[in-house]
Amino acid sequence: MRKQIVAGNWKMNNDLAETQELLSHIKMQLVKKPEAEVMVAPSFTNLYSTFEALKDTPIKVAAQNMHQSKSGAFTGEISASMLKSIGVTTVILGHSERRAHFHETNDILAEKVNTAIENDMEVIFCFGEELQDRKSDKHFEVVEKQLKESLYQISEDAWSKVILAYEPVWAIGTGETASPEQAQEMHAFIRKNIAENFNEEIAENVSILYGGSVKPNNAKEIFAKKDVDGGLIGGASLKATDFIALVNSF
Ligand SMILES: O=C(CO)COP(=O)(O)O
Repeated sequence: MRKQIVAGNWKMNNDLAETQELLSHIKMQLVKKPEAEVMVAPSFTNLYSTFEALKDTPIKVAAQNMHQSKSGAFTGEISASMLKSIGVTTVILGHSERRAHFHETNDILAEKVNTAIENDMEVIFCFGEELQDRKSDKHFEVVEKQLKESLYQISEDAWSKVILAYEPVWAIGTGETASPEQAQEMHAFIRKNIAENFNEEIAENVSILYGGSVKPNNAKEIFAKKDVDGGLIGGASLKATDFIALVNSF
């Protein structure tokens, strides 16, 4: 059985004090053991304190990015071993904001994925089409290319370390969500594509999250779809009550 997951991507929000406050509210409100796996991804400066604060909870901590090289002259970058040294073993890769603002190509992302897998890290791999792709009916093609060029080089064994996050760019931070049917249609396409390129078992076991304007008022309907295994949440993960409502949306 594949896992259901709710992950909060906090992006470049919250300083140390704000992070501590959000964490204490989340911990206070998480009164029952969640059915889904819960994760939060704070900024690099707040990773260690978040990891420490959540040690006695079921909530996992993920990084929002990582460099593909082992170490060296890459000013401003963070390596896999640095993350692991503070206990963080999950990393988000390929977010559309990294692709758009920091020029992360499918090739660079393939390297990042490989580095994460070599380091035995779990990867939340993000991908999704832009508005013009959907308008010109190219969304399946674009998504398939993103998966093929950055992810399908991994071994069958490595899939146990992969979580997928389908995030249509036109739905991120815009208030416009993919309809539950649009999400289901794409998730089913992805699962079929994985079955064709790998095998049925891998396709069935990989969790595919939806991301893009998921809120407490639309989550239940989206998460109820057969091939949607939870969400990668931006805006709504910054408010403890909303985030906990999402965690309890299954
Ligand atoms: O980018 C996202 C999560 O990674 C989604 O962001 P929003 O939930 O703010 O649309």
